[in-house]
Amino acid sequence: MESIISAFKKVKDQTPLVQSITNYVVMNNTANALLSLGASPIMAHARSEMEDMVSIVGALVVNIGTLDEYWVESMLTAAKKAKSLQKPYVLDPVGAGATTYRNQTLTQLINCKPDIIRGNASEIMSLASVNIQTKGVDSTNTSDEALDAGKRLSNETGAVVCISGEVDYVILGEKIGKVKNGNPLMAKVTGMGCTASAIVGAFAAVEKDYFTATLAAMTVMGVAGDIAAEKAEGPGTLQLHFYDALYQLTPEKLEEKAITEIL
Ligand SMILES: Nc1ncnc2c1ncn2[C@@H]1O[C@H](COP(=O)(O)OP(=O)(O)OP(=O)(O)O)[C@@H](O)[C@H]1O
Ligand SMILES: Cc1ncsc1CCO
Ligand SMILES: [Mg+2]
Repeated sequence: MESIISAFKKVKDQTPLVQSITNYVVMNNTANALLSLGASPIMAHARSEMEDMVSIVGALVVNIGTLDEYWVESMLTAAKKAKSLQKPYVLDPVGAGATTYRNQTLTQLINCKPDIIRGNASEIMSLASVNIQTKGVDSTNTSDEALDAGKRLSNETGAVVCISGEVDYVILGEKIGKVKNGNPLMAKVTGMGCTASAIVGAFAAVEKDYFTATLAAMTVMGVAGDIAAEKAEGPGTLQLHFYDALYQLTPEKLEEKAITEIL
């Protein structure tokens, strides 16, 4: 818990700049969530500025939600640059398993060695070559069902793997963290997972232990989701209260509400 609180304070103190190459659906949600947390967002995908942009940011988050050929080139350029500068590269494999194009693109992006991969259970199972046809961007599996796949994916790639859902798992080799915070209403707001990945990017920008950074980010997500759900009447107000909860979150409140453990 101490290291989670310490990472949270570092985000607040350092206002890390997080670059997202993300989908059209969530650009606004994601940018607002980073601002509420105390980080600074920049959405950018033009090929001509990729190398310059990655040079000035604290972390790169690549999200394939609404990918196309032009964007994929930018994603690969940015990922390679981030690795060459030893900056954290976070991958959100939105819709993995839904189409051949997504799978082929993910193979290329994984070859660039992401430091952290955060997806829902179906996406992680698909990446670990469990033979499932995913339905789209929403999970049809539980994180418990994906745990073995997550371990395999982490071993194969060397990345920290985060499986989100009713419980979130954070895996690095033999190490497994579990976050029980969060509320089912979160899955009724589009892009909460994309937001989680962006927040993981903010933590990885300030905390070089990426396992701790990811566990801290998912704890913050879950706690903010819990606080928001206490006030929300449905998905619309959940989204708004979620920003406010992130904005008002203190180290004390985080410690009081976190249900995070190392297995
Ligand atoms: N049933 C649930 N109970 C508690 N928390 C949940 C539940 N479902 C999702 N969450 C939380 O919502 C956030 C998003 O996780 P989710 O698995 O829904 O991502 P996702 O499917 O990638 O979302 P999207 O693709 O819409 O961005 C995580 O912080 C997760 O802990
Ligand atoms: C709905 C949707 N479609 C592509 S990306 C996205 C946002 C949630 O992943
Ligand atoms: Mg997702």
